[in-house]
Amino acid sequence: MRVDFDGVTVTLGGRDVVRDATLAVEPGSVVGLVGPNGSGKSSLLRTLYRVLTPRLGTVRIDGLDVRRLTGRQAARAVAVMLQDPPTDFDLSVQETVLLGRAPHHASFGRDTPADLRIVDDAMRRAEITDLADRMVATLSGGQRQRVMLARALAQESPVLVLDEPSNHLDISHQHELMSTVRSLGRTVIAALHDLNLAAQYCDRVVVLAAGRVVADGPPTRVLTRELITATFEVEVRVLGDPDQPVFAFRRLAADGTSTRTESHARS
Ligand SMILES: Nc1ncnc2c1ncn2[C@@H]1O[C@H](COP(=O)(O)OP(=O)(O)OP(=O)(O)O)[C@@H](O)[C@H]1O
Repeated sequence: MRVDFDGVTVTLGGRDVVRDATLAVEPGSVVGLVGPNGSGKSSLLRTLYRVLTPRLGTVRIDGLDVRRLTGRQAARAVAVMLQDPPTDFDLSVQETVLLGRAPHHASFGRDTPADLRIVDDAMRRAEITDLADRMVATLSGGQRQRVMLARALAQESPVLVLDEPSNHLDISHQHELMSTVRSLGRTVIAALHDLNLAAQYCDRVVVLAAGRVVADGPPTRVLTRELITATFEVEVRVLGDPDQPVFAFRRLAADGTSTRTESHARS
């Protein structure tokens, strides 16, 4: 499914936190949204899964305004994996992943053998099969995040929204997550802080700054040293092949010069 944000402005607390954002996401492509804290990534994504309504502009899925979809149509079309998975689930891992099947059921419909197969497969892909009977509330942050991935996979929606999906995951599971979502062939829009993950796994990277789209294109064209420095106020070294860049970052001092202490940012 294709997703279009067309001139989207979101106003919160009297301030435009997303400004006139236009973005077309082709079916089956993986698009990374990057930008500094508070640049509007989550707010833009929330208009797609209808937690926020734009003050101006339209969000469409396959040409249909998302505001015109029924709740069930929206849940079948879009699955969401959030950065801070809920901790108050009084459910087991398997029961939680089964919730992903709810949009496919008639009201009060029962889980079918096909649902259970899909849930098993989703848990296997998210590497949580051994946690199936654990209560979600007892899991670590990263394990919980993988449960939310499995639930989103079980939902089998053509569009997948990930909002900083990897913040609790160890490095191996970060790569596993991105490689899994890439392999699905679904339309994926992911807000990412890790520019190395964005460069490696996204077909396109969209940069937001102060609510505006300031760059949009293939990672190697968008994630230039100049853009990264201007947007994130860090000095960057680009390592590796030009086709598969790996970024290392160094903090800029207040006067714009580089500092001595280098921090790692490879993944
Ligand atoms: N309910 C709200 N009321 C007022 N302002 C809000 C509200 N929610 C978010 N904001 C503000 O909107 C701006 C954009 O926030 P948003 O969460 O979309 O940014 P983000 O790019 O996802 O940030 P981060 O990288 O920190 O997750 C921020 O300045 C934030 O403080």
